[in-house]
Amino acid sequence: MGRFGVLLLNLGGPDQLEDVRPFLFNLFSDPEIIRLPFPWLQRPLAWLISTTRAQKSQENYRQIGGGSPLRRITEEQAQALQAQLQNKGHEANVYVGMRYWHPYTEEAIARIKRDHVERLVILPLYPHFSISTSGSSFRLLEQIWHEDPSLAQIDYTAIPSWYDRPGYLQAMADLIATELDRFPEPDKVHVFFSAHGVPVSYVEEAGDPYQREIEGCVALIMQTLNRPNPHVLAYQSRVGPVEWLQPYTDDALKELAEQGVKDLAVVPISFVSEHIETLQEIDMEYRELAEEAGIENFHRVPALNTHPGFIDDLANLVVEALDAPHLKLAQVMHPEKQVKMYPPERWEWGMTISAEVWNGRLAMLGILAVLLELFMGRGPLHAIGLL
Ligand SMILES: C=CC1=C(C)c2cc3[nH]c(cc4nc(cc5[nH]c(cc1n2)c(C)c5CCC(=O)O)C(CCC(=O)O)=C4C)c(C)c3C=C
Ligand SMILES: [Fe+2]
Ligand SMILES: [Fe+2]
Repeated sequence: MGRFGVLLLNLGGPDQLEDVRPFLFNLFSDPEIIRLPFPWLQRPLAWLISTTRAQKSQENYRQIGGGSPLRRITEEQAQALQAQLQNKGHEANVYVGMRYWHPYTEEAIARIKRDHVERLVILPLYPHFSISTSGSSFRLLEQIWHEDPSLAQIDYTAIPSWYDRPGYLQAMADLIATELDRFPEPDKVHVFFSAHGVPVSYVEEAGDPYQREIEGCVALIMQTLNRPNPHVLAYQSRVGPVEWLQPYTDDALKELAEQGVKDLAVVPISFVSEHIETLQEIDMEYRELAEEAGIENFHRVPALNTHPGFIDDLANLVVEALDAPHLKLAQVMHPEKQVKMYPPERWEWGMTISAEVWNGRLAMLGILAVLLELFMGRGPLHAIGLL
């Protein structure tokens, strides 16, 4: 059997404060993160947003120690997975490929080539598929494969999502149960699932299965937990002026407090590592907001990181994927027939729906430009020399 590798895909995060602006630039340069009508607008707008957002974002990273723990944790997960595969009799190299920061996906592919990997399992560390996360990484890989014909020799399979794995669900339920048992009356605690949001248009226009997978996942975790606790699901980390999936976490927290709820166990659901949105947004911002609104006991359930049951399940998933029919990148990017990735396949002229959509988006960009100028005294109109 040929050399065996596993490629873990993840988002990446700034290692230090100086990395924040270039990291944000990479993120906003991705058309799966901000969808723009014209490709030439992408980089100027990415420059603009990363520059205006850097200071606030840096302040958040400063509060969690001056950088993201994502690289360290993902590398620990990779090592643990490699060891667990070895326990099961599989000699594999596990590689980490980040989308927006080091070690970049391109660096991981260079290492995979150098090591002459012949069989590869591509495993996103996002349990649920979204166009903006796994979809974006798959699209990048497809481009890398397209540009390097030698990669065609690698016999690979890609895993689109895995939120319904029994070992993952059990590990999540165990972490929640442990946290519930720290309350004086465990059965009365509200289990509050907070998922990372995406814009509504991703789900409704582009057919992103993300919301459906998150809702399915929450139901499965509650079944596995098998306790009488009430639960809610809300969406956090909204960015920009468009509508995101609702209810928003901050509104849902206030509403529960108004209903007189005092005990809350908050479960970060879309991501398997601690990162800025657990350590800063939930642990600091939402905690303060909840306590001010009247929640007395705000506990946060830890992220899985290298939880042994979780890592064991990932190892099983990888081994099973080797024997299952292989999924190609083009297939996993379109897990549902209706999923449309950006850019649209074909432009139609005239008063078409696409024209209306793009006109609307251009108008929103214009409004955004003016708002930036009004609120910040600088912005795109300054940048292009109009002001
Ligand atoms: C499943 C998880 C995630 C989804 C879905 C997602 C969508 C999404 N994110 C942004 C904008 C930003 N994301 C940022 C950082 C970030 N996002 C995720 C996860 C998901 N994003 C992670 C794991 C991280 C890295 C965190 C770290 O520890 O460094 C950031 C930068 C941080 C900040 O300034 O707030 C932005 C911006 C959009 C627009 C989006 C969907 C379209
Ligand atoms: Fe994000
Ligand atoms: Fe985010």
